[in-house]
Amino acid sequence: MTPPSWHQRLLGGFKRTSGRLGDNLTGLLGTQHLDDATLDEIEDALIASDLGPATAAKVRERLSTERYEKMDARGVRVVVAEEIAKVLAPVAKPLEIEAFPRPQVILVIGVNGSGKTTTIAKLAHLLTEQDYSVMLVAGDTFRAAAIGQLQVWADRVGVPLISGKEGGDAAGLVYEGVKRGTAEGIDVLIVDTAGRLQNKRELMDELSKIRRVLGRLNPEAPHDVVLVLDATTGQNALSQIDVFKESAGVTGLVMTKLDGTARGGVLVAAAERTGLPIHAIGVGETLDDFRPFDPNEVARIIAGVDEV
Ligand SMILES: Nc1nc2c(ncn2[C@@H]2O[C@H](COP(=O)(O)OP(=O)(O)OP(=O)(O)O)[C@@H](O)[C@H]2O)c(=O)[nH]1
Repeated sequence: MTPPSWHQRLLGGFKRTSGRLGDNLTGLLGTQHLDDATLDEIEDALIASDLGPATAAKVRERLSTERYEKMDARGVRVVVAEEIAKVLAPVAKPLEIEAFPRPQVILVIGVNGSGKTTTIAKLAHLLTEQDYSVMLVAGDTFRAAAIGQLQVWADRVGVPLISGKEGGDAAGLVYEGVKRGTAEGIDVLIVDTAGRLQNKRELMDELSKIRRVLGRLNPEAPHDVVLVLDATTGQNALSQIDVFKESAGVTGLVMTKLDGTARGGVLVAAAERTGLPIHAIGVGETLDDFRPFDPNEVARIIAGVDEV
């Protein structure tokens, strides 16, 4: 059996959002005039699908100002897709590897369970496929299992991992990683960080210690601070952005688990709310289930344009 294509994976990942949106819209459209009450309901349906209030309001405004007397389901979905694409297009930006001197240092942050470890492996795989040399640093030293898990992925991808003991000093490992990465001419150093710190203060202290150590070796580092978000957590993912943006200087996002039970609309809400680059999305547990995304393709899928 051939594995599902990227497009099919995306269709699955956004099913919950596009399905709910479809159900909500179907009852409203058809012969009905797009009067104010119907427009209100369409706006509510969009918000209920996690799309974010600003996008919902823009769709409403367009439907009303363009004075559609009556509109079929497809016409409304096309407008929804166009507005979603406008929000996604400016943030759909793959990570660029451009740092000189090498290595480019990418800190990966996020709460435990968000898919951080898997994302690091997927990113390493994507970059090695583009012929970059990659080294990983097991900076989440809080759990032995986390270190072991990253080792399994590093072996699978075929990249070296710098790791230490459980409870060890993450900043020290990062220092060792940059030293070794520089000596070995590595292009990209991807650093895992702890997600299970007690509070914001502790998180900030840990990350600023890593930053200080990095800064001593290369004032430009870290070049990227990538926050990993779990799409199944819906609005909770949005509040994590606020916390990490303030405490960790996030430069970009990756959204994982946009398959199965994902609330895919949250991708649009995250883009709308932060304007931060979204470097890639994850749609499954294997190395290939991870890529930058095409805003138009994702917008049409969410709006269900090709399904009616
Ligand atoms: N369906 C699906 N599952 C994913 C995806 N990314 C990660 N997972 C799964 O989510 C779970 C948590 O992923 P990890 O990568 O271990 O997450 P973590 O943030 O490193 O969490 P800890 O290991 O607890 O620190 C694992 O079972 C992964 O297989 C994805 O894109 N889709």
